Amino acid sequence: MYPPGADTVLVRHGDLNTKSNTVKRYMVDVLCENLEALLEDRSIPGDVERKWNRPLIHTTEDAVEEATDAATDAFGVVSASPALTVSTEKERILEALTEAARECYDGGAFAVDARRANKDVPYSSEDLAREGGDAVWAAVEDEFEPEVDLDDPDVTFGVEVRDKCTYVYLEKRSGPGGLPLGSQEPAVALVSGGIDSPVAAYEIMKRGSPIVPAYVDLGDYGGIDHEARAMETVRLLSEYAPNFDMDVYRIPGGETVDLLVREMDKGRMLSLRRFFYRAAETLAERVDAHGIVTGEAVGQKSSQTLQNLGVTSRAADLPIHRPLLTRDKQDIVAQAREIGTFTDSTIDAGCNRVTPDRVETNARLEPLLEHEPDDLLERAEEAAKNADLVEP
Ligand SMILES: Nc1ncnc2c1ncn2[C@@H]1O[C@H](COP(=O)(O)OP(=O)(O)OP(=O)(O)O)[C@@H](O)[C@H]1O
Repeated sequence: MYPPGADTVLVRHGDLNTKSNTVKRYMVDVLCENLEALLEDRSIPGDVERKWNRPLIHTTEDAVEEATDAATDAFGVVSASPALTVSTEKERILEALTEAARECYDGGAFAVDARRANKDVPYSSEDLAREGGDAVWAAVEDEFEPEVDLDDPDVTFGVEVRDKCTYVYLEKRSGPGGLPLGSQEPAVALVSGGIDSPVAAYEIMKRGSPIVPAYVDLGDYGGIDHEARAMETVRLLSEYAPNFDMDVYRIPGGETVDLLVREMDKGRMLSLRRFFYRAAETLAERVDAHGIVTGEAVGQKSSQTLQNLGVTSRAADLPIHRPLLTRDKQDIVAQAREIGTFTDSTIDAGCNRVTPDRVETNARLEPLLEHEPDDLLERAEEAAKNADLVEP
């Protein structure tokens, strides 16, 4: 919902405000580059004005809806509002509120939220809120009985008076928050095409880290459908990051999985995890990434008991980040739906097929090392060196 004639998007960020001015300036620049890339990728007309405190997108009335959606897909954005731009003259602001009320307010309670960054104008925020409220009231009172509710309104008329102009808006659409993508160092994200790992990758991207996606080809235990699903989820994630390279490193793991299935029983899944982590670490060294990201959560699978995570994590020196560590499955599924990576296809492939009948939930390192192939970690390093790049 936006006032007639709205052709600007106000973009608000959050965590950037906790930074020093120098860091904040840098991060706002990164954010603006990402906004430009999102607009270009989606063929949305618009220019990003690099206001250092609050960026703006100047677009057209026809494209303001899409431009707002694009802004709320940018990491670092807390909210965005499609807005009408008018002068700082009070009469003009009241006219805009009148028009907006006639067009968009058709019942329920309303409030006017007026702010004034420009202290030179001859009215206060309180004046504006009061007179703006009167204007809204007068605009609709012939149609229905308006109601004011400053605490929990159905419609909020936002007014922001800046140095040279005023923005009038009706909606604050939520963005992901976090930090602009590219403002932190990259991490290798182990992506399997299941529900969890794409959400974990999204979460680390949300904190500003670009991902280097890695998929371990499980040979006969994976298959074309499994790989295709992993690639598709990375492609979906790349829509949030059109100016970042999201080609997937496909790490050959088929022979090692065959070997583990032949030679190991109980601890097989744990050694497979160790293979994943060491391969991801080797890849990280190759591409200058500084962490490994997985979709694991405490207790979600037998390989993910706290004890097992503790044992398997020792296959890598690099930190293994698990953004979903404490999250419930329902909550992860809801987020996957929201960000568009959810898939309800239930192909019987991937790690599930490698799982033995009897699983290990309380692993200890020494016995595991005794049972697993001596060259497991060398195999992982070799596999990472032989990984090929696939466009998702
Ligand atoms: N074939 C694979 N390639 C890359 N990473 C993988 C692969 N299989 C599993 N992983 C990583 O290990 C984590 C735990 O594996 P798990 O068996 O729970 O995966 P899944 O259930 O197939 O997929 P997801 O965790 O994405 O729902 C995944 O979240 C992912 O980070």
